[in-house]
Amino acid sequence: MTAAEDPATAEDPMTAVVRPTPESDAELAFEGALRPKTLAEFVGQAKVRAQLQLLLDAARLQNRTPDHILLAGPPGLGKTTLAMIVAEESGRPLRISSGPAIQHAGDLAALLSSLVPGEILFIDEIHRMARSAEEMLYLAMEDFRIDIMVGKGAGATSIPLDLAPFTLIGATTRSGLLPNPLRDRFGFTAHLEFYEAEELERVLDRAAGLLALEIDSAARQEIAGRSRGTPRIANRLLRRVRDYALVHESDGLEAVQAALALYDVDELGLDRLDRAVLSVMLTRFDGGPVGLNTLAVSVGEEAETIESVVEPFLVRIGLLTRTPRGRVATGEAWRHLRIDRRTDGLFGHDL
Ligand SMILES: Nc1ncnc2c1ncn2[C@@H]1O[C@H](COP(=O)(O)OP(=O)(O)OP(=O)(O)O)[C@@H](O)[C@H]1O
Repeated sequence: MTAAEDPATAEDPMTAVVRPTPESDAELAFEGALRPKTLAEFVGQAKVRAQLQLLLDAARLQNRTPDHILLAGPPGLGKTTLAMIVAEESGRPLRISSGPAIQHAGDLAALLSSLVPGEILFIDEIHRMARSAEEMLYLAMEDFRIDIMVGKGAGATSIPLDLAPFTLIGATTRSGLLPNPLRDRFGFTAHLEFYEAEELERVLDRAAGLLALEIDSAARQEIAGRSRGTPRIANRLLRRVRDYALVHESDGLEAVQAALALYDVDELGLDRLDRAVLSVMLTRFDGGPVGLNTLAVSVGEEAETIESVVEPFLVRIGLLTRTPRGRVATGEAWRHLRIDRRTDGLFGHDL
């Protein structure tokens, strides 16, 4: 692939590397090419794989549609990939939609009524669906039926409509935002965890093989250690390293370190947004507690991005804690950013 075909290389380094959401056709094509097609190929998440396997085997033995599945976890951990694998392994067609695309109950009614028997419906970001659609979904999930309202006011009537049996797979980065009645209607909730470095090395090994790239184990370890526990980020960093190696005719660990330094990915895998969040907490709020919205405004980012993308990783690596009064940076955060804590007692609380 040349740079001209690859818009991601021309983007701002921060958005190109940091953002977990694909921004371009090239990114989507790249992700698509690397997606595992079967549960056996899917690296890590052993518990979730075993749980899904059982669910699929039971449905197959009883010749019925698999139960509805909720996939919960931060972006880039493999929710869409798992939905595609479920469809593939159960030999069923897959329909893909997303919460933001379902802004009215009518949008959902149109989608549900056009499903063929046994189809799998994947709704990404299901927590962002309209409330009226959510309510329609309760009945659809439970009884494969919806009530369509016709007319308004006193003359309004509801017409019941039977649906073909289907399996709903919902994906969410914020399962806490789903109303209980919706959450309860999923037969199984899979909580995807951040990946261990060794698992990310396997993801990279597989990706390098598919892309016909040579990568030695030191380079693989270095990329894995800076990938925020996230396969999508590991694959993207691999691509940036490949670019660097190509242009500078260097390889191995040296190319990895130079490329990742260029794209502002530090040795813990923190990017500019992570560091901006921590830096604001330390320098303006003496480490916290700071409320989510204050933090979001201070770094010019949406609160949802801070909460679903930045925070889970910072909490996981012990740089941030959540308290009832707000977010608090840990002593490790001060050390990592090499910022000295002010001692004039102006803020005055210890971690
Ligand atoms: N377990 C895995 N093994 C190998 N590759 C993986 C794995 N999980 C994810 N990937 C790769 O990471 C990329 C992102 O995965 P995916 O799109 O499924 O994440 P997601 O959780 O759906 O993200 P989002 O919430 O942003 O939609 C894909 O290209 C896929 O190839």
